[in-house]
This record gives sequence, C-alpha cells and structure tokens, in this order.
Amino acid sequence: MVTLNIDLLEQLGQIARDAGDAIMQVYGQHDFDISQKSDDSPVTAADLASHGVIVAALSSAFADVPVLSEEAVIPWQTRRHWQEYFLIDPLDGTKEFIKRNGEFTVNIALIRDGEAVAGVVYAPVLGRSYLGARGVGAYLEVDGKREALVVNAPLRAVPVVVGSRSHQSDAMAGYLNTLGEHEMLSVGSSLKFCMLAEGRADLYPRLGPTSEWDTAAAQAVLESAGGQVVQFDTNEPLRYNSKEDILNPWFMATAPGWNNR
Ligand SMILES: Nc1ncnc2c1ncn2[C@@H]1O[C@H](COP(=O)(O)O)[C@@H](OP(=O)(O)O)[C@H]1O
Ligand SMILES: [Mg+2]
Repeated sequence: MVTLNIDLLEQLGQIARDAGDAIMQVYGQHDFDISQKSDDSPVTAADLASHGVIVAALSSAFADVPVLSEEAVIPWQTRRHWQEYFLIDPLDGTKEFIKRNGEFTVNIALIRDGEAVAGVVYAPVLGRSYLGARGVGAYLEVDGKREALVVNAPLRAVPVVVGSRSHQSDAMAGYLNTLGEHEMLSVGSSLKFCMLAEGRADLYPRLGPTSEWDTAAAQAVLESAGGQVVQFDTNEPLRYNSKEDILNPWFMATAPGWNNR
C-alpha cells in the first residue's frame, strides 16, 4: 500500500507540475488542434501530453499501482478487482483551456477501497497546487511556499455558490431557485472544490454529469481540509470504482464547517 504522508503529496505535486509544464507548451502555441472524442467532449494535444507525463512518472515510482486515466479507460472487468489505484484527469476543464481563461487543472488521486484518500490539483496558469491526504492535512502551494488550508471563515449571511462555467443544467437552475438568496460564481474545472477548501465559497451543487476522474483528487483535498462531498440523493459520501458506469451521481460539495453554520 502507498504510505500517506507529506512526501507522497510533494511527489504527486511535482508530477502534476511537470504535467502542467507539458500543458503550457501547447497553451503557448498560437494554434492547436482540437478533436472530439466519442462522447463529443473535446481533447487536445495538451490532454494527451499531460497524460503521458503522469502515467510515465507514476508507473516508474509506483510500479505495482495501476493507473486509470480519462485518456486511457480500462475495462470494468479488470478494474473492479483493484483495491488501490491512481485515478487521473490529465486536463480537467478542456473547454476552459480552449477558451484560454486559465480555469483548468491537472488532477491526480489515490483511491483505496473506493475512497479518494489522497489528491493533488494543480492549476498551471494560476500557479496554484492544492494537496490533501487523509490523516495528513490539506495544503496550498504557491511559488514553492506551502501553507496549511485552515478555514476559519466567519458565517456568511449570503452563501457563495460555485457552479460550472461551461456545463449548465435545468436541474441546477431549479435547485438554485429553491436556495434563496445567494451569490453565484461560475468557475471551470475542479477548482470549484478547491475554492471550498480555501473558504472562498460555501457550496458546490453538481446536478449534472461528471466522471469519477473529474472529482477524485479535489474531493481528497476538500475532505482533508474538513469539507464534504456527498451524493445529492442519499447524502452518502461520493465513492469510486463501485460500478461499471464511470459517471458520478449528482453530488453536493460543502466547505469546512458548512454543516455547523
Ligand atoms: N455530459 C457530460 N458527461 C460527462 N461528463 C461531463 C459532461 N458534461 C461535463 N462533464 C464533465 O465536466 C468536466 C468539466 O467540469 P466543469 O463543467 O465543472 O468545468 C469535464 O471534464 P474535462 O474537461 O476533463 O472533459 C467533463 O468530464
Ligand atoms: Mg475532467
């Protein structure tokens, strides 16, 4: 089993930054090719370059631990037997990458017994790394300086809600109508979870589709900071590798302390 400690987070953080460098090489190009995958979502050379960097580094450092990536999906018949594996989204927020608004991330999670126990989320344009592991803590690293994420936000009279910038749903609009007064921020990618972990927002309701690689790393960060990610219908924690379908159920992510407010 992989040992959960700060060294692991640093190691995964370095791999994510190396992947981010590969992404930025494509980002810096005047023009890049965009192709559509079978599910009609876009993919670029940056997604594939980041995938290559991460898979090579993880396979070398953790030869016994399998890797599941958005860019190389492994059949359920194989992965259903995995007790521990890395779950990666090499470039989450591909639409934001294409729009060049900086709201995209590299995501590396460690899943154990269906739970996201460690994760790193790196936003290359913002230069921010979010790290978290069970029993270790949650951290933000900027310019090589690491600080613990400790949220002591005062109670907000008007909650701040974060939602997708590029994927809206009628269900989400309906939910927001029932919520009462709130401030809404639209943000791309797994950065939404990280904003909860930092105390910059309170709620991230996702009443629409995501896949397991979109949420795992950021869930580990948020839970390590004291927040929660639960299934919208059951209130049970969001879990991984329990079914053939890689899509997550609708969920609700909340900032540390939200339930005590
Ligand atoms: N109809 C759909 N089915 C599956 N996943 C979807 C989807 N619409 C959006 N997503 C997921 O939402 C992610 C983007 O999140 P957000 O909308 O919060 O920025 C996408 O990640 P990728 O950019 O890695 O493809 C994609 O996986
Ligand atoms: Mg994604």
